Amino acid sequence: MKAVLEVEHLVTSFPGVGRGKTVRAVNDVSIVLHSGEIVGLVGESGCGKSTLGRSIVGLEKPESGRVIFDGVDLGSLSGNRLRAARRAVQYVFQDPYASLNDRQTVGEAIDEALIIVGVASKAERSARIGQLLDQVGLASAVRDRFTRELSGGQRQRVAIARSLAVEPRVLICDEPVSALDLSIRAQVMNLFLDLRDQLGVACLFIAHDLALVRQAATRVYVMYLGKIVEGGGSDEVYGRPSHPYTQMLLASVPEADPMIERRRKIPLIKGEIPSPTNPPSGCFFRTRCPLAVGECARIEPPTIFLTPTHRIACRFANEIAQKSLTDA
Ligand SMILES: Nc1ncnc2c1ncn2[C@@H]1O[C@H](COP(=O)(O)OP(=O)(O)OP(=O)(O)O)[C@@H](O)[C@H]1O
Repeated sequence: MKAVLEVEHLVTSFPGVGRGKTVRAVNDVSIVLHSGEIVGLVGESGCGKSTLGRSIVGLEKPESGRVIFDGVDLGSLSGNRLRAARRAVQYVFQDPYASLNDRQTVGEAIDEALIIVGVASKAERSARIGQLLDQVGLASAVRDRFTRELSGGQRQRVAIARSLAVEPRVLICDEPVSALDLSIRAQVMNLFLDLRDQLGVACLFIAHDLALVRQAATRVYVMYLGKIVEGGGSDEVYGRPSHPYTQMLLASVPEADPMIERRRKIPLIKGEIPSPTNPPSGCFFRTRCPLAVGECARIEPPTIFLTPTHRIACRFANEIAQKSLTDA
């Protein structure tokens, strides 16, 4: 499969509290997205998921590393070629209320995006608006409604239609359904699956909701304190989680049944995420890890491949994987 987007050793920092302090929100991250696949990016709040997404589309300026689109390093492009490559990677925001202008109608909001990509003819734009509304599952009658009159789910669909207007190859979706009512989350999720199937758009799906990611993504990356700690096929990561953090993250998913929830034996993730201004030495997860030994404080964890596609940054990955097989 061909990579449409490759991120190599990306580092993005912010000024931290205190003189000369920096927050390495994204700390040497490498990930890959293939055409037409949905890839999940999960981790607790503050682990750097949004910063990674924003760095990919140029909303944050990475300090080092590379973002490669269709085999071309964006750092080597400028002018029109950079703009075209940037357009091909669109960001879908969590909050459909913030991403649309209240004073615009749905038609105007989409029209604006079509003008930006240079669709000159009004008739052509009008036809395309109809097509885009159809693609995101909205009736053409909403075209003349103000975006403020729509429900959250409808607004998110309009925001997606606007992104699609520029014919992107990749969507970076930052918690795109978390602000929506539970009842409509599944519908909007299905829309992403449809878009992948119909348009072959690749999607980096940033989410807290592990169950949702499992359902939609074929592969998943788990992020902790600015680093990818585990990555692999969804079946691999969910079926045989082999980083202690992934295991804790999965164990902390609340059960739908409150009786089971009350009888829960596995504790929720203990402790707080350490400050990214002062990350622990060695393995960043060691301060919360039940398996940590002295070496974990001294040496960065090795990357262990359990399969060619399943990688884990933990010296105990083989043992953990073995144990989860015997326990199963
Ligand atoms: N503009 C900024 N200035 C300073 N620090 C920032 C800025 N944006 C993010 N950070 C810090 O970078 C780290 C990562 O934040 P980020 O929002 O990327 O995490 P996240 O995993 O997306 O969290 P959430 O799920 O809550 O959105 C946090 O410590 C955050 O405080």
